[in-house]
Amino acid sequence: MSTLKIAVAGASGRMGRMLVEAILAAPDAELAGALDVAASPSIGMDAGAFAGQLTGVVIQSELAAALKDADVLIDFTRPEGTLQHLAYCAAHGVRMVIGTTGFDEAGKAAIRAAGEQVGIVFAPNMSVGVNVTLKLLEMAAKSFSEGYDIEIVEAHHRHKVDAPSGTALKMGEVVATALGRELKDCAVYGREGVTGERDPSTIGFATVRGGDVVGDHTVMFLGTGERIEISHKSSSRVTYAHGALRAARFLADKPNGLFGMDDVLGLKA
Ligand SMILES: NC(=O)C1=CN([C@@H]2O[C@H](COP(=O)(O)OP(=O)(O)OC[C@H]3O[C@@H](n4cnc5c(N)ncnc54)[C@H](OP(=O)(O)O)[C@@H]3O)[C@@H](O)[C@H]2O)C=CC1
Ligand SMILES: O=C(O)C1=N[C@H](C(=O)O)C[C@H](O)C1
Repeated sequence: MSTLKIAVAGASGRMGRMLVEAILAAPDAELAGALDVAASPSIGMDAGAFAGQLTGVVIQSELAAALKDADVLIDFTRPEGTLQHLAYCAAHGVRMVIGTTGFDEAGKAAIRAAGEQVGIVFAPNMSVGVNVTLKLLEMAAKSFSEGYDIEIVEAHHRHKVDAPSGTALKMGEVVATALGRELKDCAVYGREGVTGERDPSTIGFATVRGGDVVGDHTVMFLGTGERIEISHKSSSRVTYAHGALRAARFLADKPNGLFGMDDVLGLKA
């Protein structure tokens, strides 16, 4: 078994710290580099310090230096940061696991294009539970295609900067596709004032932000006389970190191509 050399972007962030800890605990992985923004107070620190371990890997802002020994970069940062890292990784053959959410269409197109040069796993949620939930939603949407209104409610911690969450949007896409619709044509992002009666062809989204909620998602199918709710609730970020590590292992024999967690977890129909 060869050791997978993994660098982490946003190494001092909520997910970055969790990822460093997961890599240090994995017998088949080695922490090969740690990146953060130049202004971060973490620059110059040992990447394992947050986990109470000294690794000899210092958090730095210089991409080339941080990635010189890495096979793969795991990136949970912000779209603008991920896109900078992507350009470097595609040019230098460093595979990427991208967990960042909040990309616009141009950002997503850049990731698709980079997948022609280097192996990439890109998914808004890397937990096994959420990815199995997506399959349940596909089945449910087909069964509730007539007579049920569909609403998606998500809740996250007060620090989250994008809304709706990437996971909620993915859930909406899965449901819309199963119903033969395009999410962009049927999504309603919040309601206010005299909105009129509900259009049955729409998929509604509601966002809650507060406290330390790790990540809750519920899709409701609201019929006459009954309501079906499919929920996933995260109680720890460790599931995302373990999913990202699985994705990094999956990329070991993928020199190029763009993949999702359904590929990594073998959930494709
Ligand atoms: N796919 C999945 O399973 C999951 C995805 N996420 C997503 O991951 C992302 C990060 O979440 P989280 O860890 O909670 O966020 P944090 O804000 O805790 O961490 C983000 C890290 O990225 C750094 N950063 C900020 N801007 C840039 C930039 N322009 N370039 C490079 N690095 C930057 C931050 O540095 P500084 O603090 O100095 O600004 C910080 O270290 C979000 O998009 C979130 O939605 C989160 C959990 C699971
Ligand atoms: O920012 C977060 O915390 C999370 N972001 C992801 C998203 O936007 O879906 C995944 C998870 O819900 C946690």
